Amino acid sequence: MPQVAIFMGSKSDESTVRPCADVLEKLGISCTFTITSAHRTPERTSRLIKELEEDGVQVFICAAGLAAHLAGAVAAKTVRPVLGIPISASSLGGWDALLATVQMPPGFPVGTLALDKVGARNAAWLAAQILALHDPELTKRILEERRKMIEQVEEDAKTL
Ligand SMILES: Nc1c(C(=O)O)ncn1[C@@H]1O[C@H](COP(=O)(O)O)[C@@H](O)[C@H]1O
Repeated sequence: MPQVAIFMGSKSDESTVRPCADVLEKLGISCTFTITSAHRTPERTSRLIKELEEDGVQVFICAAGLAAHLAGAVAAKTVRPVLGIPISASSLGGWDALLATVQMPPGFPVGTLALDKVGARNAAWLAAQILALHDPELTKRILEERRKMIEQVEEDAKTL
């Protein structure tokens, strides 16, 4: 059963969002990764939220570019945490998606991460930290991955 759902607004977002699924996989967190759009497929989006909540999904991650309403539309339909990844898919360089994702009205928050692949990776880390609140084994895995990153910095520093 998936613990995390990753929604992206279009197939064209896939390569940017894929690192989110990769980080979740590395941490041993089951996820479902799919395409749905608040604009193009509003009924599918609503249905997926309902079905995935019933399946036990704890955190929703939504990635979209342009007028990125997907995360906000999901936040309107669930009280489980919603994390947003703005995608730079226009000549505005992602400012459109960033502002659309971050500027939610009070009471309906979207935890907004950085743009593009960095945000995709950090959405997974943050989802993991949320799940780890009630999962000591996952806490250990996160700390182990952090230890590897610390070691890598120290190794890299030696090569300079
Ligand atoms: N922002 C949204 C939503 C939504 O918010 O519901 N649905 C699709 N999109 C975005 O439109 C961009 C262009 O999509 P296409 O490449 O399919 O034309 C994508 O970055 C997608 O996330």
